[in-house]
Amino acid sequence: MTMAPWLRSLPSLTGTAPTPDAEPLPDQPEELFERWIRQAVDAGVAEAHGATLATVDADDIPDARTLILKDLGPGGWAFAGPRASAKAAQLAAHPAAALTFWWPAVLRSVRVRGRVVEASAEDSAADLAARSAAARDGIGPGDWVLWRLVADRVEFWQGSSDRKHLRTIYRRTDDGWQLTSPESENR
Ligand SMILES: Cc1cc2nc3c(=O)[nH]c(=O)nc-3n(C[C@H](O)[C@H](O)[C@H](O)COP(=O)(O)O)c2cc1C
Repeated sequence: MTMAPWLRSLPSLTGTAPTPDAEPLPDQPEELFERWIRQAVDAGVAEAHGATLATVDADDIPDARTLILKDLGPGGWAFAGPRASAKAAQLAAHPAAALTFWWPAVLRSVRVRGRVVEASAEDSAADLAARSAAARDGIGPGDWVLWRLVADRVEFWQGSSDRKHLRTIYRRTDDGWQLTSPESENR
């Protein structure tokens, strides 16, 4: 018994790529990310702030889970969770992570990777305070952590129905961001 034929029969890349931007690519990946996530929401993507966070455990084995992007600013891509969680232990031992987004309606995915820093106690408490009463239930201020992923590489992937997908990569350098112009790939 194999699932392969059934899996192969499922449609993929069923969305529609937005009309290419007239605006040039921004110098900062954060700016392009904001443009893209807003376009994803406008195109009807549900929960576009949902992402997969990958970390590494004590045995050097990758671990990944779904969570919500809480903020994006000069400090990085922010996410939060309980201090008692596996991700908290993994990040304390190995403060680096990857965060991926997939927005099917616009055939777009974004990959972010870099080191992770814990936000201040005030910022973590503010994030907890902003949650609903039900979500705060039983969690004290010190039990909740906000982290920021400080990206050193951000990849923007634009899928295409003709499979001529485009990848645009921002790499952090000593003097800012180096931008690799969109490269076609056939996958
Ligand atoms: C849509 C969605 C959003 C989630 N958001 C969060 C979140 O913001 N923070 C969090 O700690 N867990 C969140 N979770 C639960 C995580 O996926 C995961 O089960 C939990 O964080 C425990 O992971 P860990 O044991 O690897 O730390 C979310 C799950 C889903 C499906």
